[in-house]
Amino acid sequence: MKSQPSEPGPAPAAQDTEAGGAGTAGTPPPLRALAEPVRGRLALAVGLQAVAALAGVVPFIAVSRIAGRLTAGSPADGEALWPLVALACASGFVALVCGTAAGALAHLADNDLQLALRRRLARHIGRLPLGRLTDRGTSEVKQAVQDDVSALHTLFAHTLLDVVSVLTAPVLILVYLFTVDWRLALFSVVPLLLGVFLFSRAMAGAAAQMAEFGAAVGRISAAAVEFASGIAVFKSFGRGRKAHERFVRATEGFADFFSGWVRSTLVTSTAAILVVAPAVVLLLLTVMGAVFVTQDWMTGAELVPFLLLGPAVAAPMGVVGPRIQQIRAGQAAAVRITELLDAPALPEPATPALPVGHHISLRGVSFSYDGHTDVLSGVDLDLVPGTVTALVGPSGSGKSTLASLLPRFHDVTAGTVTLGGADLRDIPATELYRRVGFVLQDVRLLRASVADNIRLGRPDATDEEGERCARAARIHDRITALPDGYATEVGTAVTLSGGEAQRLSIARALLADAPVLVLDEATAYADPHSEALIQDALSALAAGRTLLVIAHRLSTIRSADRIVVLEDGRVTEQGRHDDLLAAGGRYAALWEAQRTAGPDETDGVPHQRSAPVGADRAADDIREGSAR
Ligand SMILES: Nc1ncnc2c1ncn2[C@@H]1O[C@H](COP(=O)(O)OP(=O)(O)OP(=O)(O)O)[C@@H](O)[C@H]1O
Repeated sequence: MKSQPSEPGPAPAAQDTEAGGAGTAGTPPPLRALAEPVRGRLALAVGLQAVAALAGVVPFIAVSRIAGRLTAGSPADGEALWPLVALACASGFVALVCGTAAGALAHLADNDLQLALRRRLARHIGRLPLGRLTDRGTSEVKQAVQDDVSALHTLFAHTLLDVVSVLTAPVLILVYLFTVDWRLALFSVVPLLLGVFLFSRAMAGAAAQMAEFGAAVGRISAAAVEFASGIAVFKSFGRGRKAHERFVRATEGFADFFSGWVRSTLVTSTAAILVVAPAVVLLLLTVMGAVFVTQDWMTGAELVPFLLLGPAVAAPMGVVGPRIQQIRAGQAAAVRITELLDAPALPEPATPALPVGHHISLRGVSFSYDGHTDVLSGVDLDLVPGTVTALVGPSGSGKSTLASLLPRFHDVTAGTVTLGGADLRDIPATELYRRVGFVLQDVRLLRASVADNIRLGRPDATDEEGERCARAARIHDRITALPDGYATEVGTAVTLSGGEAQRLSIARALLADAPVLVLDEATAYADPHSEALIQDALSALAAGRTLLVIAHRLSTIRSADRIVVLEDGRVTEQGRHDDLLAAGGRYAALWEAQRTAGPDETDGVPHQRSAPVGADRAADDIREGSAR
């Protein structure tokens, strides 16, 4: 994650214990599997980068040989030096060309990979059950489509080539140094070996530390989200300081853990960084070289390549930590992307069936979120075309869950839901969504013009049709008051209130004209004027449709054709308002409780409009197209 602080020195270079490191037997690791389409080009880029890294060493070898000849005491011989100069220039040119080509190739391959991955993700997410997306929110999708694909970019377009350079160049340098003087070459290897030893000491236990690091960062993220989303509530109760307490605790916890980690690895990691530092290696080789030269074990000319090239043998160890961290981040990203791509899509029917009519029937329906506890049990219910059915019941009784089965946010665990005689699972998704619409409390508007937002359900609708629905949804006057009327961009040029957004979504549903509608009745908009407008709009929506309403205020569904009482996921009562009151059962108790809770719950004018039941003036508007 971009916002993560970086880890101390070499500690992240832990053994990879995540699933990204290795696939299960027979399946390639997620990273390799995702990169498969561009593997050829990446391999070519790696090859070119290796050539570039090797060719990049040659000018230094040539320069050291030139310097060697110049310091050997013999007069400069242009004839002997020019081939070395030419070799240095040519190999420098090859290094430049190959390095540039490798970078370009890796970026092009990565670009194609990003495009293909984002397309695959978008296609797959579009086929996921809506319930999965609403359960996990949008953060999972954003993380995969944006952050994780970007982490793969860093890995394939940058880290991969860096690692090739870091591993290749020192090998050629060492081979050359051994040909010059194997004894001093051995001293060049000492800092490298010492660095590897100290780095691995510093990394001991890093896997567990990394797990804690991830968990600590996760706690900060969760606390930050809670802080941002809950601050208004805390402030409104005069407890603004309380809002950030958990966030502060999480950051303090992270700081404690992080400083503890840094302290425990400080000595070893600092020693590791020191022994591979070019200045330290140069000092060592200068001292040892001086001994070798003064003892006549080698000439001064032979010392030159060691001073020029020796520090480059161990130096790459210093950048190993961040590179390993990038590889780990890429592996973790690949695991998350693969998990999302592997999430089961909404199964498309093998033998599609088309509904005949719009009668909805639930038979023996049970549903469980976790596979253990039934949230709905043995529900039998009929929604007769053209009628309004209201779901009521205590909080947590399963109303939203039951309603969510109709637009297939989830599939039933047992039993069947049929529309027009066809099992919902056999109806192709596009056909289902043409017939079943939903208006939820949590309205989502697109960052697009008001007109396009309304036209979402029927993009080919004319401006007049959109406007007629906006009038019926009691939002037309507000739209015309916007800076650009129907062309005003929602979310940038203007932000609509909750009630206005709800009416806009009702206009959208009116235009989409699905014969079956699931409606989560709004409770949030207490302003009587806005409430009255919403109820008018809902009445228009109810006219002539099969409606399933999740009712929060019983006063609004008194004239529903059928009221269904849910308790603990079971239907315990159903019937009309008067009959249920007369029966004196659970509904009567709920009614009494709401009636005594406050006059506005049952007696207030807005709530007495009996919306969304029946066709009223607003419904007439839409039917006749008589714009007011
Ligand atoms: N996505 C989910 N994952 C797991 N459990 C869930 C999920 N959504 C709801 N539940 C559980 O299912 C049960 C029924 O919840 P549901 O939201 O359907 O009730 P409800 O009657 O609509 O409640 P309310 O009136 O408060 O909205 C509750 O116990 C709830 O905790």
